[in-house]
Amino acid sequence: EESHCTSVAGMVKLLDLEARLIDNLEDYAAELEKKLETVRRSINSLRLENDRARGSTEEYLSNPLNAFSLIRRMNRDWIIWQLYMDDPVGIAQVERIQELREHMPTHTDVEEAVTALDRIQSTYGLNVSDIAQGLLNGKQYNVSLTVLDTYAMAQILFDQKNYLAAASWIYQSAVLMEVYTLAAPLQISKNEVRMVYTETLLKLNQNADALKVVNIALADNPQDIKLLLKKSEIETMIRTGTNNAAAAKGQAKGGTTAYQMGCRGQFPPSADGKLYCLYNRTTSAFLMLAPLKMELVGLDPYMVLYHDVLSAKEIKELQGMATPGLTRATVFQASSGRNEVVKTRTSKVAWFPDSYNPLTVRLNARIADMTGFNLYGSEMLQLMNYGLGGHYDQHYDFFNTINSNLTAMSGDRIATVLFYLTDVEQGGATVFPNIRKAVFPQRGSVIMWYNLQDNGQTDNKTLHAACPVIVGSKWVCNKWIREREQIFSRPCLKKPI
Ligand SMILES: O=C(O)CCC(=O)C(=O)O
Ligand SMILES: [Fe+2]
Repeated sequence: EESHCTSVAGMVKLLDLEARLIDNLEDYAAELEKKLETVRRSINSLRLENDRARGSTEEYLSNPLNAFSLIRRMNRDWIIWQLYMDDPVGIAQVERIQELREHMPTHTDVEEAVTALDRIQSTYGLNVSDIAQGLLNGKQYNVSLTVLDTYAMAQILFDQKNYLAAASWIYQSAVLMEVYTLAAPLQISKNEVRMVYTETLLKLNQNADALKVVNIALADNPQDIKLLLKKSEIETMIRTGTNNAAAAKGQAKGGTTAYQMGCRGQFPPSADGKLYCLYNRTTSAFLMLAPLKMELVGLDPYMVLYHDVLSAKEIKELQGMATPGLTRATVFQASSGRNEVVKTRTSKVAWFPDSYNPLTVRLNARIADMTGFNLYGSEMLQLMNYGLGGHYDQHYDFFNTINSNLTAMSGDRIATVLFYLTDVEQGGATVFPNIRKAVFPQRGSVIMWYNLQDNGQTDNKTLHAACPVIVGSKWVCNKWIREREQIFSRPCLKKPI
């Protein structure tokens, strides 16, 4: 499973593929033109001959050459024309599309893309008509959606039983229907859109509104049996006060969650009052020579941000290293004891051993310098690229499992080190809802926090999430540091008995 939309870097090849498909359609047009030209040229000469003959029929036919030729061509040539007309054009191009289909996004990809766009809409509380017009979280882009886009959103959200969101998208589709002219094969009918609109409103128990939409549709198609039946069905529902039983469960929109507030940058400025910036010269001997710009983000849990840790050259190298091997990110599932692809984490990752190349060696040394931790037994460097609406829902980085082989060797994840390789134009913050902190990606910065308390117990205040990216290609690199090897660097750590 390719899972196209889960990484921006991974989607680049779709544009190349689309270019090949357009070239192929152009070849198809050329084939059609070739045939068309042949036909048109023949019509001209045939017409010329026939007109000449019909100008003086007797005289024409009295010539044996004309008579012979007429008989012959009427018997033979027209059968050949029939075969020629029957011969399909552009078979090679049709087959070419079939070949390329295996690389093209599937219905599942579209479903994922719909879910992602809906996630952006709901997390940031955006207006569907704004989105359709390219206004994303207050910033206007020179892009808009077509009615085919908004209609696909509506249909799939409907199938996913997300009727409230579907209603906004189908309304938008009805609006856009009026202004779009679509290529003939792609056309959708107003009737079709209105039917989906009606069904969506019925699911939301807005029966009177549903009736209005049916009546509008009937004004254009007074004889449509389906519409007439629907009208009487809704009228009965209204008369008897029937509601759609299956509908509207879980539709009520709650208030804004702490997570959403964090993503939207609505947390109040830190209340700690003790936070400050400094040059870190002390965590390791090396830092005496090359101190790092450090910003204390929080004390409980301990959380610091380092600035300008990665150079542009290093970032480019990391992205180049990771891009070819990016695969869909997974999450450890306690239920199965395995790492699995989940809807709650949509990004692509590539892992690199500490000794992979001089850069990974250097990066690991820098992590050790920044954190004071011994990296022996820690996890590989994980490079990550988020895609369309890419996010990682609220989670803890620690495993907190007792009988798992995941923690048997090196212990749990004592700390997380997260490098931001890119700025993100909009969205994509790392938020900690329980302590109301949000960190927005800054190219070259690193955030580090402790997942475990000093006594080794897991710390629920570390709950965090990667907010959906609105616009941008968010790259991060993280290192999950394991606890076991820290016995000498942090000797006061001990498990409670
Ligand atoms: O990308 C982020 O902002 C957070 C990523 C994260 O929490 C993780 O990978 O565990
Ligand atoms: Fe995490």
